[in-house]
Amino acid sequence: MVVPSDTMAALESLPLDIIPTVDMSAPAGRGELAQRLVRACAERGFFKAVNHGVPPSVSSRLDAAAMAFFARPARVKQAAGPPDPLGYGSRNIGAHGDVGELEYLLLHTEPDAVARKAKTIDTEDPSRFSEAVNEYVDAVRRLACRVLDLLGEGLGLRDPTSLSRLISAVDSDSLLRINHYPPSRTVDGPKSGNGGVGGAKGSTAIGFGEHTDPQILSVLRANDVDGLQVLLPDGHGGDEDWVQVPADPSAFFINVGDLLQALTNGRLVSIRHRVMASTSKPRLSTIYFAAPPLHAHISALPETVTPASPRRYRPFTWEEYKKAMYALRLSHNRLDLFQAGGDVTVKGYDQ
Ligand SMILES: C=C1C[C@]23C[C@@]1(O)CC[C@H]2[C@@]12CC[C@H](O)[C@@](C)(C(=O)O1)[C@H]2[C@@H]3C(=O)O
Ligand SMILES: O=C(O)CCC(=O)C(=O)O
Ligand SMILES: [Fe+2]
Repeated sequence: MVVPSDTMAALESLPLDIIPTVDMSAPAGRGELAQRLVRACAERGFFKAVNHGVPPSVSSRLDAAAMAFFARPARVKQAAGPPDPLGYGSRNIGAHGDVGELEYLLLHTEPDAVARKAKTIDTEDPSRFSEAVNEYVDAVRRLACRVLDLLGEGLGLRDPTSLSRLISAVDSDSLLRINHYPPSRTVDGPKSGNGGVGGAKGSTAIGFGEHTDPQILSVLRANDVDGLQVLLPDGHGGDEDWVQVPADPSAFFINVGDLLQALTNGRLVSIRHRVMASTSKPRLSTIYFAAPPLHAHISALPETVTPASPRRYRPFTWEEYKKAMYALRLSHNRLDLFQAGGDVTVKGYDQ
């Protein structure tokens, strides 16, 4: 779909909201929607999707199943762990000492893998849990594919479906993560060791430390508890600031992952984000990490490489990228290791 150049210019001259909100029902037409998505993903790396078409009943069914699990005694939950990296985890994120004020379930989205894990998550009725997950994954995958097709169109790709085909392949390596942040303890002194800031009553601690998501696209939904923050340029040409993303349980927050930054040669940006633990109410968030198959080759799409914008990253497979990511801490800037012409070595990771 081609958008007239005067419409494009008018769109681009409008200031972009700090947190761009995109109406996925396309009230102004598909071409404009595609341009809005490209602009949000290029300038912010994320956006809030409203009128997204995912039925609220699908989300609330999964939330209920997840909350029933998190309400169970610790020893019961631990039977679904430890995270290897999939499964139930508490406080520890990854294998390199990152900790946060949360517990979580990390699942591969392939239905057989969900069914196997469900046996330890809902011992009474595993299919109750796996059906809720499968239904949710189908709905968010469709949303992610729509976003990627629109981005493909907005970027002017010769094959605009090439991005969505990466995540809809049967052997896609997509994950679903359900994070539960219990109400934080209010403390009189500084919190021990995990980034607690200040010591006054009502202080906040790191719920999930800063990072970028490694995959192609992340589709996040949370309950009505704030906590998600994104790192954005301060707008005065200087530093970057952490910006609070106000909670909206009816919306999805969609962010660009490292692979999409690499596929678009840096045109779309993988945004750093984190979660600060709330003081009073529990936060429940669910993130679908849309990934390609392990063997997928990731290299900049030809339309994004020009003399003015030469290739920024060397080609790699998702398997290779995953290996590097698991060898590193949460906050590491992994894409740096894959710069074209780069020669960086990481302890524990042989390229
Ligand atoms: C510390 C780590 C946890 C993580 C794997 C890693 O070694 C580095 C990337 C982390 C991250 C961040 C986004 C997602 O929550 C996640 C599932 C992912 O794909 O990459 C986690 C990994 C994890 O928790 O296993
Ligand atoms: O729990 C959240 O809201 C976000 C967590 C996150 O960024 C992640 O799991 O990758
Ligand atoms: Fe994340």
